[in-house]
This record gives sequence, structure tokens and C-alpha cells, in this order.
Amino acid sequence: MEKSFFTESGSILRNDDLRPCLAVTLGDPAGIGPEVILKALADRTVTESCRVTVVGSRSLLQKTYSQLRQFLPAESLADPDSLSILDVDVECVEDKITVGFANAASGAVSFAFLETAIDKTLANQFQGIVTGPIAKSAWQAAGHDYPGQTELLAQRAGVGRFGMLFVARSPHTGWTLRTLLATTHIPLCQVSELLTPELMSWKLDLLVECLQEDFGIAQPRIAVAGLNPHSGEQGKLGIEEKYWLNPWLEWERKRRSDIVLDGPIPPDTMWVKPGQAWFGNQNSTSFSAHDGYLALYHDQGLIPVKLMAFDRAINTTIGLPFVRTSPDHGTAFDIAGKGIANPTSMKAALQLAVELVKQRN
Ligand SMILES: NC(=O)C1=CN([C@@H]2O[C@H](COP(=O)(O)OP(=O)(O)OC[C@H]3O[C@@H](n4cnc5c(N)ncnc54)[C@H](O)[C@@H]3O)[C@@H](O)[C@H]2O)C=CC1
Ligand SMILES: NCC(=O)COP(=O)(O)O
Repeated sequence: MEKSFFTESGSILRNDDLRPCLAVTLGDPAGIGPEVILKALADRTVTESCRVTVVGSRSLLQKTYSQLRQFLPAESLADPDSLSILDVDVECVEDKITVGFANAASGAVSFAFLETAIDKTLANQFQGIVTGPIAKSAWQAAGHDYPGQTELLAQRAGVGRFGMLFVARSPHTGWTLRTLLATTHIPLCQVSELLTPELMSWKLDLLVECLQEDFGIAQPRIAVAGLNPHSGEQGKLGIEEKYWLNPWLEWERKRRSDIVLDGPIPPDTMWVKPGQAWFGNQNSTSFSAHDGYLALYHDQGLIPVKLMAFDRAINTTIGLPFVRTSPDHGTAFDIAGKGIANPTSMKAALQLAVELVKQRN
């Protein structure tokens, strides 16, 4: 006999439904998270591929829906009444949340949404989490001292080694850009001090494992960026390449026979081939672009990612015991509540989460 059970929101799940089970956190309710989620979940190609539970607040989602329905047709938004929602209690702060403005109340609830999703995922209720964007400043205002969602996810999962990987599939050529950041949310003046051969080795190991196991690339080709202009120009424009990055690359090439490792590639030219592979160029082939790029700091990796793919790149945390993806954009307070937020990156984050869950099972 076919069995079924009830979710916390009361909807019925059949246990012969093998589609990935995903938690989608609402993010900061003052930003565009609720809007891009309602728009993404209005797309049947997304909802048919997975079982989604929104971890957030039914009343906040309902408010977003009513606000946006003033400008948008019914078919462009999922109706909250049709969604499975894990309702986190926000009643005591709800009236302090103002669309377009981050504050302690919006930070407190976005933190609670993510904490709830992590707890339920660690308890095997979900196979992956897709996070809506949060404002780090709002988390700080609410007393949660984390650089971002990545660090909270890693801490709660008990993981010390994790990475921030951006993935984007070109709509022009189908080529996939994958960029791992060696360092993330730190001041620029601390980058050189924090970059060490040890850090680079475990970031490289994470990237290789992800390319091989999540993306099925047996012998990945990986490009590592230099730090200084022209990769230091033999020590004349910076010493990191000469002192440790070149020797580290030599050592890794001997240690790992299962990859092709190129670098240090001068950081300005590193993105020429990915750009050609992304946009398509008759004089080049995507074959010359790499399977993975290791950028040494946040903006070195994210300026090219966002130039090429701001509307569709996905941020995924590697090294966790479960799948986590997120759109690449932030809370976009400047356009929140206006109905003009583009949901493509949120849809891509849902689609990648589905692919990664399937690949890992
Ligand atoms: N995954 C996450 O939780 C992320 C959170 N953030 C947070 O977001 C906040 C705002 O950061 P910003 O640097 O201003 O970046 P942002 O991505 O929120 O906005 C940058 C620009 O892009 C536009 N934009 C962003 N997403 C859009 C979309 N889906 N459709 C149309 N236009 C869009 C915005 O209107 C703005 O002009 C910060 O507090 C930051 O910490 C930033 C990046 C990722
Ligand atoms: N710039 C990427 C970003 O801010 C993502 O942060 P996280 O909240 O996913 O850790």
C-alpha cells in the first residue's frame, strides 16, 4: 500500500516521491529574498524537480505576496497558501520590520530561519538548504557575530574546512564557470597574511573533491591566480608568488597526479579565457578554459563572476555534510517591494541544489 505522511505545514508527502527535499530559507524579509522565492516557486520546472519547504514566516510571505500582487500578475508569483511553509515564530518583532531597511529585527528573524533550516537538515528532514540573501549588518545588529551564512552553516555542521564556490552555466555556450575563493569576508589588508600554503592546500583539496564528485570531472584542470600585478613580476611587484606561491604550486603538482594545475596566472589575464568560453568566441574554444578557478580573495573572484553572470551565478558551500546553495546576489534593499527583482539566480540555486543532491545519492 502506498504510504503518506504529513509535513509540519500540514501538506501530504508520499514516501515514494524520490525528488530531492529542499529547505528554502526566506533570508532577510526586508530585502528581495521573499520576492525572488515567490517568483522562483511560480515556475513549474523548478517545483516539479524537487519538494520545497520554505523556512520562514507565513505572515511575512503573505505580506510580500499582497504587496507584489499590486503590480504583478497572479501567474508570476507562487501563492503562499499553495506552499509548504515551516512557520518560524516572528510575531514579537514582525511590526519592526520595514521593507527596504535592514535592522536588528530583520537580522534576528533571518538568523532564526537559517538556524531552523540547519537543525532540520541535520535531523535529515531535508537533503539541502537553499538560502535567501541576508544582510550581514542586520545579523551584527541582532548580536549574531558571523561574517555570513557560510560560517554559521559550517559551525553548526561541525565542519572546520569549507569553501565558498560560485557556479554559473553560460546561457550563450553552456560552459560552466566554477570559482572558489581562497579567502572570503576579510579586509583586503589581511589577505596576504592569511594566505598560506596550508590554507591553499586544503582549499585545493576541497575544490578537486567537488569537481570530481559533484561535477564528475575525473581529472580536473585548475587555474590558480597570482596575488600581485603580473604575478609579482619576479618579485619586483610583490613577493608572495616568488616566496611561497610558486614553490607551493610545484609541490602540489608533484603531490597530485589526478589534476592539471596551472598558475600563478596574472590576475588580470586569468579571466580572459573564461570570458571567451562564457560569451563564445570564434577564435577560441572552451577547451582552453579551466574546470575550476582558485581566486585568492573575494573581489578577485567575484568581479569576473558577477560581470559574466550576476543574473544567474550560484554560491554553494563546499565541505558541508549536506548541500547548500544560494543566489549570488544580496538583499538589494534599494529595489525591495517594487516587484522588479530578477529571480533567475534563485531558480539556478534551486536547480543546482537538485543536481547536487541527486549526484550525492
Ligand atoms: N548570499 C547572501 O546572503 C548575500 C548577501 N549580501 C548582503 O546583501 C546586502 C546588500 O549588498 P550589495 O553589495 O548591495 O549587493 P546586492 O546584490 O544586494 O545589490 C547590488 C545591486 O544589484 C541589484 N540587484 C541585486 N539582486 C538583484 C536581483 N535579483 N534583481 C535585480 N537587481 C538586483 C541591487 O538592486 C543593487 O543595485 C549586504 O548586506 C550584503 O552583506 C550580499 C551578497 C550575497
Ligand atoms: N559575497 C558572497 C556572500 O556575501 C555570501 O555570503 P554567505 O552569507 O553566503 O556566507
